Amino acid sequence: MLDHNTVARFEALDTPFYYYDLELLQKTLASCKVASDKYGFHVHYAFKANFNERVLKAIQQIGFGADCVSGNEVKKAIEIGFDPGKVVFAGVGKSDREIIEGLENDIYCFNVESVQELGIINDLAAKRGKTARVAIRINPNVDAHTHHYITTGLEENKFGVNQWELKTCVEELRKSSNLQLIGIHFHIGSQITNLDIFKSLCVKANELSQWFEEHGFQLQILNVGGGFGVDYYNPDESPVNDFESYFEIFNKFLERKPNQEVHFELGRALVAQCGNLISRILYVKNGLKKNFLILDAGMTELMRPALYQAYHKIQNLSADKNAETVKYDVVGPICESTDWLGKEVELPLSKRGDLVVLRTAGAYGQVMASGYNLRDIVRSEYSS
Ligand SMILES: Cc1ncc(COP(=O)(O)O)c(C=O)c1O
Ligand SMILES: N[C@@H](CCCC[NH3+])C(=O)O
Repeated sequence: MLDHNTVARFEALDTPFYYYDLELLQKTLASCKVASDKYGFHVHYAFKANFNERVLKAIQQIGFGADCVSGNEVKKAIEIGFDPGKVVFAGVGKSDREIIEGLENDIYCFNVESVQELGIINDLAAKRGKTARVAIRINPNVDAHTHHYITTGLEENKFGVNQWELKTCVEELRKSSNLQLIGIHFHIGSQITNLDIFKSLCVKANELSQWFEEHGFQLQILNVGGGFGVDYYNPDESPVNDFESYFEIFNKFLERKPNQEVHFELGRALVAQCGNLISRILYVKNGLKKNFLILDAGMTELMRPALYQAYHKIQNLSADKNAETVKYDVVGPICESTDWLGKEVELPLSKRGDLVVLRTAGAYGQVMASGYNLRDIVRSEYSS
């Protein structure tokens, strides 16, 4: 919570930094756990959203699995204490070294994204006398209606196996004695706020799971990925997602055979709201056309606005709330014109030294930070 005491604590700290509200994280995780348990659903946390160790530890302790997209994420999951039997590994470009990492750790499943990858995993498993469990990631050609940079389930996207290649996939699986097909996997995109889109995914998943049954494969799992979006505009009104409604959609529309498990890979919905980027105003520049607040944080700390024109709510934590308001372009110190964090943001009259917060920054924030311009990599602070 960004209450008076917390802000007073920030005053004494060097900026910028990410501030994690661990109580809110706990509340979010508990709410997701209760809602998923209600239907016997399994949640794997998408590591790519945030791999801060305290965040990961909380997620591991609640009992979720890990959805990884690199060998290092697999390694990290095991180090943090995630059960290898709950680790899945996706990604269009798994290197041999990364596949071996997964095999040696006996992870639960490789989410395979091409026919060629099936052959490579089979060979690497055979050399080690192992059988790899695999799920085929299928490109369902379902439009997620989100920003086109974070859409993944359309035919023009690089992700997954296209439906017209499934026959070849099945032939490859039949001749691969070191692979065991355990399921099918989908992920149509991120920041999806219209739940009807997940209904369309269910319809497609039902059709494709039926197709595999007809071709003689009994699927143990249906993995429907992640993508559940958060409210960037009203973080205080919606600090915790409505997980109940989300899971209910799948319970209602996804056809499950007896004993078939349903897996989810949530990232953003679990960690976005608990993270905030705290920064200070370095300079106030008043121009003829624009007023700029130049912060000590920029695209190197939070890349989402520069990369996807993403919105993050910006608040001045130091200014008098009743002061007259001014419209500012909030920018960073980096030598790039795309280095902005908010445009035409209405804020109370602001001055050098004021603390500023960028809300809903817990997902795809700190993990995408860089050292461009030889900047320090942004650090973390915690509520407790
Ligand atoms: C395969 C896969 N699973 C899960 C996720 C997590 O997505 P989100 O953070 O939107 O829940 C992603 C990221 O978009 C992904 O690519
Ligand atoms: N990084 C993106 C989400 C990509 C999800 C990974 N497929 C974002 O900030 O919204």
